[in-house]
Amino acid sequence: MSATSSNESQIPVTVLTGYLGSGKTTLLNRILTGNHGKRYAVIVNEFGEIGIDNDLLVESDEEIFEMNNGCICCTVRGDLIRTVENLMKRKGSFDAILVETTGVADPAPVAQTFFMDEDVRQAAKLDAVVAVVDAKHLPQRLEDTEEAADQIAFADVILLNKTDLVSAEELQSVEAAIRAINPYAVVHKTERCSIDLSKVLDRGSFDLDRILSLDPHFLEEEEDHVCGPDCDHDHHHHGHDHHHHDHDHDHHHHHDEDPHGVKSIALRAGELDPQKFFPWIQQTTQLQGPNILRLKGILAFAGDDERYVVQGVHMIIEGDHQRPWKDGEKRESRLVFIGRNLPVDMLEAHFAACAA
Ligand SMILES: Nc1nc2c(ncn2[C@@H]2O[C@H](COP(=O)(O)OP(=O)(O)OP(=O)(O)O)[C@@H](O)[C@H]2O)c(=O)[nH]1
Repeated sequence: MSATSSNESQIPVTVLTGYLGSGKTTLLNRILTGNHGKRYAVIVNEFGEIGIDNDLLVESDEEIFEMNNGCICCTVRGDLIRTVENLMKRKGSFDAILVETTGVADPAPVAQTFFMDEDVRQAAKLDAVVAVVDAKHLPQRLEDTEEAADQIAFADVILLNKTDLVSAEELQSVEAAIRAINPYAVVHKTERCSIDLSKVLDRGSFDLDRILSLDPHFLEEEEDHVCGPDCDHDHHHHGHDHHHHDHDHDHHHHHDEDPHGVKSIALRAGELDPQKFFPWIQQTTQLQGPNILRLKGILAFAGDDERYVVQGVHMIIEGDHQRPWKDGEKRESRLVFIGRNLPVDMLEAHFAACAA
């Protein structure tokens, strides 16, 4: 991991994901016509041969760049990098970039591009992954695809959209399913993606930080989803309430794991020794990379005046000093993994062993 220094001139990038028909174009149109005083360059990836989405977008001053080479996963490393590089030649004509991924795309390669390519990293910074979810159809999508769960696992912000199409009970159940996959994302319920855009754009990249500052016990409560017999948690948060009417197989025996195999682990420690932490995290992401959908952390290194932030997607991880520790702020390290088949005990033990 190479530590890039934070750079004011890095353009924030919002990656928009969501399954086919969930409402991404609807959200994009709101962003393009919204009164937020920002100019967005939009990168739209088309699935198939003709650019239909582009025609559905309303006219706006913002510029739309289309990548027409089929699935974004396959071409992302070349095309997206080239598109962003071309955009950068016209730096100054826009304030932020939006990337809309195709409905079935795995969001990982898109997010990875903003960690991996050195030139892109210099110029642009992943601000947030925003997922639009169809409240009506999510339960089915979770049954028949892995991508639907992955998109949720990746997201920093989730719009639980099409609330008008479901009952209050169904909505609660869908929200619980989302929480079970990703307890850390901020979830907003919307109809036609109607939302205050400041909740979606320019998040300042790290919603984990925001969540922790709002509720310092958030991680403790959600830790590992294990509810013991004496559990008095608000199960509403956990996604373990048993409203899966649509599901014909039995999910609720697996309290330590979401039915789709996606699980989150929150680790906590005091000050860390960077000499121990960096080799370990490198090795872990190499070994567990395919299973790690998302990784985020705020770390306190012994003798370091600044908070260190890491985030990653599969094998690719990026770290950066964020800001000085404040007076009276507890110098604590927190690391969250969201992924499949993660070796919880090993990760816990090895993270603890990184203590200074
Ligand atoms: N009832 C209802 N319909 C919605 C809502 N949001 C979007 N739609 C409709 O759902 C359809 C799909 O919305 P889009 O915004 O095109 O979805 P998308 O995610 O861009 O779709 P793809 O480009 O196919 O991936 C459109 O007909 C929208 O008008 C909502 O909250 N409620």
